[in-house]
Amino acid sequence: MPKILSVKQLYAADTATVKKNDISFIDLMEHVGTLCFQWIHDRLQGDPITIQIFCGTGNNGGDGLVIARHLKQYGYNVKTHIINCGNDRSEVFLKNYDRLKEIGVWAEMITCESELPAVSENDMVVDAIFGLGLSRKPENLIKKVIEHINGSNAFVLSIDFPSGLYAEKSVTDTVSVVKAYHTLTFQTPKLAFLLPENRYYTKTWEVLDIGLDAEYIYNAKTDNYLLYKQDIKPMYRFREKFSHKGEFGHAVIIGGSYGKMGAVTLSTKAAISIGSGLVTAHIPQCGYQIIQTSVPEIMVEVDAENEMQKFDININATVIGIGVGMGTHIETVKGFTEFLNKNKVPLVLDADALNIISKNKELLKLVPENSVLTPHPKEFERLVGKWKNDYDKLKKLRSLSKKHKIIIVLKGAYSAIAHEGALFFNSTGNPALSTAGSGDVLTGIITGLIAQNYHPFEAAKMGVYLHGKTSELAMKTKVYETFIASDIIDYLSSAIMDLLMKEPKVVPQKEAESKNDKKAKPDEGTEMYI
Ligand SMILES: NC(=O)C1=CN([C@@H]2O[C@H](COP(=O)(O)OP(=O)(O)OC[C@H]3O[C@@H](n4cnc5c(N)ncnc54)[C@H](OP(=O)(O)O)[C@@H]3O)[C@@H](O)[C@H]2O)[C@@H](O)CC1
Ligand SMILES: [K+]
Repeated sequence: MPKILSVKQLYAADTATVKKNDISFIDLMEHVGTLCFQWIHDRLQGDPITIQIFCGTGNNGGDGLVIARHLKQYGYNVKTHIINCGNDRSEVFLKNYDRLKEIGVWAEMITCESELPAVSENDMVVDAIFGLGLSRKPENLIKKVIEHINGSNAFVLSIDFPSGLYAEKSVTDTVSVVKAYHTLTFQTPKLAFLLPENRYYTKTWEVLDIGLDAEYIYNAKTDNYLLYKQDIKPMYRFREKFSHKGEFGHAVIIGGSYGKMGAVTLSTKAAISIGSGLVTAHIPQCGYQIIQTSVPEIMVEVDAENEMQKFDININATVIGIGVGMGTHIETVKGFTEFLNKNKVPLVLDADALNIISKNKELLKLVPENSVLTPHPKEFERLVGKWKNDYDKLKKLRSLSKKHKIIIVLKGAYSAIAHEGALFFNSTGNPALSTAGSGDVLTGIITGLIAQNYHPFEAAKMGVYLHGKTSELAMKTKVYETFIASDIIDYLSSAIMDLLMKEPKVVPQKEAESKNDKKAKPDEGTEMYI
């Protein structure tokens, strides 16, 4: 599972690599810079645009100088600038400065504002000012350089980090951070990239495997992970030939109120669509016909006329998803409180169930261990109060989940799943999911997975992953705006198929060409799945 390592661990990985792998730091930097050069070269293919490389005087700047040298040697139109960041220059920065000189290139020093080079919007900027070593907010000349880059409208590629962005704490001066278009970050994902407060500093990013010591990374302890397909796929359980619906549990969804029956409809439909053996909706009477007609595959139990009051469930439920569209009517609050006092079944709590708990936090003590809470940020704020910044928010998330031994899915662009003090960030999804009912569907998916005996932690991770994946797969025929919550359910099959599909074999370009440009295809038939 991709670990998100701390700055300290990354420097230690660096040292371990040099120590154990018989490679000098200058060679490691050469390797890293070459990978970045290759990334650029693969995309530009010799394009004669101007590439302006801005270097600091630490090792991030050293990476920039390696990139500059390789680009120059491949005939690119490169302008290299060094920003005077003080008297310290790292040893490998200086070595690479000399290597650049050896091929006849003198990097321009920027020592004052009047020396800022003109940058056109047609240029490409490589930002190699600061990386892991940023120790304070950029000021004076460096801030001016960053503002100059940001004002240029050029395509900005940041090396390791957008300069000015801290790896593990909040930015204090939002204008002294490079606004990258893309960032090539080294070895592991960085926590900073997953936080909404840093949304403007890099539109996209990717991890370059720079070959840091695998043993160190394997043994490194962390509480932050980014979930990819390879982490979810092994959880999937194939159905046996003789299996029957009784083996796949009974999910109950409690919720709905007059005018909000759509939420339960979506939740129950998602629960049955993800494979729950049986699904029952426990709803107010006003929604009876609506839900029976909309989701004929499920059963229905009714409560009071227009909102939930009695919570009198007559089913042997495997799991109960509760709260969607439920409202916070005084009788609902009363009934819900009594329900929590009696209930022993694992829960998935969403929407109004969370809103009611927010007003009486003592209720959290009644939530069974390993239940799943699925708040969006506003609901989470109601539960834990305001946070100072996104790092503080994550701290609150870990601590609430740990304190009550529950799993919390904090929804967002990188939904964070908190379990036993650790955070697991989801990597799938896009803004199409910002649509009404999207959360109701997620509640149904997680509930339906728990019904099938997936551990609630597994169900949360797999549910969030698949939910996100549907939005990616749908973009072949839809756009963000036209994607609606029902589409998530419609695309669940595709998301599961995608999960099980073997990755196409990557054929090196030369080999592919020699085979008459045949593209690598996924294996066919039963071999398609593993
Ligand atoms: N990890 C790896 O495995 C590998 C890492 N590699 C690369 O190394 C990068 C890390 O390099 P790094 O440690 O030299 O730090 P870097 O970001 O260049 O800056 C440090 C310099 O900037 C200065 N400085 C800081 N803030 C400042 C400010 N606001 N205003 C002014 N000055 C400021 C700071 O000064 P000081 O704080 O000491 O006063 C120091 O002089 C990493 O991101 C990656 O690109 C790869 O090449 C190889 C594998
Ligand atoms: K940088």
